[in-house]
Amino acid sequence: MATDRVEAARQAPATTPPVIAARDLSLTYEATDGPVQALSGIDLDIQRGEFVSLIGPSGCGKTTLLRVIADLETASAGSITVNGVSPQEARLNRSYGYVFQAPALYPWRSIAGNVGLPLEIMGYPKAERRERVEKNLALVNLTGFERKFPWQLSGGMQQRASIARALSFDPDLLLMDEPFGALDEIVRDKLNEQLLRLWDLTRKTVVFVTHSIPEAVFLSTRIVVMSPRPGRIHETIPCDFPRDRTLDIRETPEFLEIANRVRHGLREGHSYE
Ligand SMILES: Nc1ncnc2c1ncn2[C@@H]1O[C@H](COP(=O)(O)OP(=O)(O)OP(=O)(O)O)[C@@H](O)[C@H]1O
Repeated sequence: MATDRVEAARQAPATTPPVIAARDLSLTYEATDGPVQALSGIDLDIQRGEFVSLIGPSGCGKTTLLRVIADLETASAGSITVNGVSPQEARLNRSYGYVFQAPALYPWRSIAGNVGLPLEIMGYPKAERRERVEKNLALVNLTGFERKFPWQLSGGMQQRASIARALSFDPDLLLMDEPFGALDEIVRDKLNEQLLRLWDLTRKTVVFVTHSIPEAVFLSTRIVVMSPRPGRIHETIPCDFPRDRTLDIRETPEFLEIANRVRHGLREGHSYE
């Protein structure tokens, strides 16, 4: 059943338009000491319901690509659509939620107050705000922590609250920039499992930046291996594990084989320098 769904997602290209479609996308930053070409010739389609990880060495443009999708940066050349429209329109349509490496919660607001903040800004009525906050806190297993303050929660719990905040207005797309990078391995494993459950339950499309090969292989339906100077896509590797995978798959030969392909891709990508 779960494998059928992965298969269906893979076949989706023929029937549904991609959530993200980038064509020959480039971005050059004008830095004080000269131009930095952060992205070059990026061609990427991401289908509805996929979990795509961007992996690559520091400076290969992972965050920049995520920020272009989110309309936080503008491409210098090429084209990109998000949900079939420009990133700017997609932002105005509230098509995505963004999760940063640091939870970035306001310390003077309760957890419920933080999760409900986007809804306040968007003018949702109070009753609906409360309902959505409850629902999303339940999704990240934080029911009962509504009245706590961020500093009363562990790092992992804070990051779960920031995921609930990103989901509060029910965007189609979740953009995550190394959300678990600062957490210890055990907490990270747990959050990886929870994120997969959440993805399976909500059917969101996820674009996830990571430096970790096991994390990318465990979470993704597809892994985009990037290489630096200029940032480009070196290789895209499919990951066909069932959606309801558990951490045990990390011991399987299939898992190790994909991890090796990613490692190899990263090594090859480095040889561009
Ligand atoms: N605002 C900026 N101005 C100038 N250069 C920038 C800016 N932001 C990023 N860069 C440069 O663009 C390139 C890509 O950076 P980016 O942060 O996207 O890479 P990354 O793969 O996400 O790196 P990391 O894994 O370290 O977060 C790097 O060379 C970086 O120094």
